Amino acid sequence: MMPTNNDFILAVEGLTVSFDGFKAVNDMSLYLEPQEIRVIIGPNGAGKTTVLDLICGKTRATEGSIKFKGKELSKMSEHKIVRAGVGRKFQNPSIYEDLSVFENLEVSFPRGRSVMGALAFKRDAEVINAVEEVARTIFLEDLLDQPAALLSHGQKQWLEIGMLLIQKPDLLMLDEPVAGMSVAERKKTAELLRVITKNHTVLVIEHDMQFVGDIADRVTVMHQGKVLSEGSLEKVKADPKVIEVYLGH
Ligand SMILES: Nc1ncnc2c1ncn2[C@@H]1O[C@H](COP(=O)(O)OP(=O)(O)OP(=O)(O)O)[C@@H](O)[C@H]1O
Repeated sequence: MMPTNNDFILAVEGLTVSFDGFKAVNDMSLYLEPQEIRVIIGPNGAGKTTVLDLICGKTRATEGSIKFKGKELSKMSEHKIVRAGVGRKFQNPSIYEDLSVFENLEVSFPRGRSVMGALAFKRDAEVINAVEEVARTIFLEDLLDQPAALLSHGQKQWLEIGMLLIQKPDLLMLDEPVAGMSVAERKKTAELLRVITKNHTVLVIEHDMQFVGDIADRVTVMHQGKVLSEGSLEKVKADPKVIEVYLGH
């Protein structure tokens, strides 16, 4: 049976954004299945970051649709998109340096709207459990009291992923998550993403092909705002169109 849009957690169709007539993203389509790790690759300026900006509502599409769990995101505000279950991590960590690892995770926990005082104790236990669970996932369970400023670059990146995870998004978008990381940290990040994907769909922009090979279920190659090729890393690497774009003439 042909898949319908309902089989996809995210269905992007005909997505276009024009900046003063320049189409940074041009009639792009992208379909993600629940629990897959998709990696977008492509040369500088291909439009990769702009696609993530469009999905999270930071940039408004000129044309096209972005359906997430059946809801149209392209007209929604950024905070509503977050509430709908889309988490986005930017390239530079935006953690609170002066707060501890625990506190950084705690402030990211989505608070209930109007919870009665009587429930406060229960909520605290819920927060503590959630913080500890996420801290284990991001390899920081022994550093909960450490100020974030003292973490390594890689640990800060993990903490920021944790700050997204504690909000339980269905879709997690990461822009070059291993940039500046050591080889050991890259390996652990690949491990982390494979654990995360048991409950989340993950969309990653990445240049490091070793890392792409470690994590990707499928790869989407972008060039000049469009999808140039799509499939397994082996398949797209062997695609003459991709070779041409990467190696020039
Ligand atoms: N707000 C904007 N106004 C005008 N042009 C923009 C804007 N945002 C992006 N662009 C242009 O759109 C093109 C695509 O940019 P984008 O950052 O999405 O590429 P990318 O594939 O993420 O590149 P890189 O790998 O270098 O991060 C670039 O030519 C960029 O200069």
